[in-house]
Amino acid sequence: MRIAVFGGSFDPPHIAHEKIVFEALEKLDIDKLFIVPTYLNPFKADFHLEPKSRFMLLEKLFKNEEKIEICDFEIKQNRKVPSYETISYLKKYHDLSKIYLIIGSDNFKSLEKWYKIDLLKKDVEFVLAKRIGFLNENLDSIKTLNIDIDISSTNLRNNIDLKYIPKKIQNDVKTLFKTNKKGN
Ligand SMILES: Nc1ncnc2c1ncn2[C@@H]1O[C@H](COP(=O)(O)OP(=O)(O)OP(=O)(O)O)[C@@H](O)[C@H]1O
Ligand SMILES: O=C(O)c1ccc[n+]([C@@H]2O[C@H](COP(=O)([O-])O)[C@@H](O)[C@H]2O)c1
Repeated sequence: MRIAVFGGSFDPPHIAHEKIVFEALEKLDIDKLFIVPTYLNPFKADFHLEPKSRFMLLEKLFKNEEKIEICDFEIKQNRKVPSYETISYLKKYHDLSKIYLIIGSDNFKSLEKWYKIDLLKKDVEFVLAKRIGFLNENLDSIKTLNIDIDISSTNLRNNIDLKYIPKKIQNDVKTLFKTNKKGN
């Protein structure tokens, strides 16, 4: 099976995430796309929406997409999980002939600091989602997805603007932001 893996905090999911997913389905020759919400990114200190809420939002958003599976491996660990571990888990349970790992341009520059990056590079081919405001050099040999939507979850946590939230989950995000008690 040929797969792509798209990991992220999705705190909350927004329209650029949705575009990355549909571009990947269109451009990559894959049988399945695993979307993997983090419990907590290894380089981040905290989350805003609970992992279970972010998982539920992704399930709702991509419910009718046959090739998409929302993977709960990381959120079930209740700790920071490096991508190398997630890829090892997927390899253990599936017969995989190709693994693309999708990351945005902002993460690309910190890649050398990722856990067991040399081993991870042997397992996966990175696909870069080009992000406005982040320039990357020497991309000749790397597959890219053009996203061109200038939005981040940080912006939305600071100032929720529902036009950047996919329609299917707007009401849920609105409610979660109102009832979320952490307030960060
Ligand atoms: N607007 C965007 N264009 C291209 N890639 C993006 C965009 N937003 C997010 N990504 C990529 O999608 C993946 C998941 O993103 P993430 O959930 O961290 O969203 P974010 O908007 O970057 O959140 P935050 O502001 O909290 O860091 C990351 O690899 C990120 O680089
Ligand atoms: O493996 C690592 O060391 C590592 C370090 C930083 C980030 N990541 C992964 O990068 C993905 C994008 O994270 P984020 O928070 O920018 O959405 C997510 O799957 C993280 O687990 C992975």
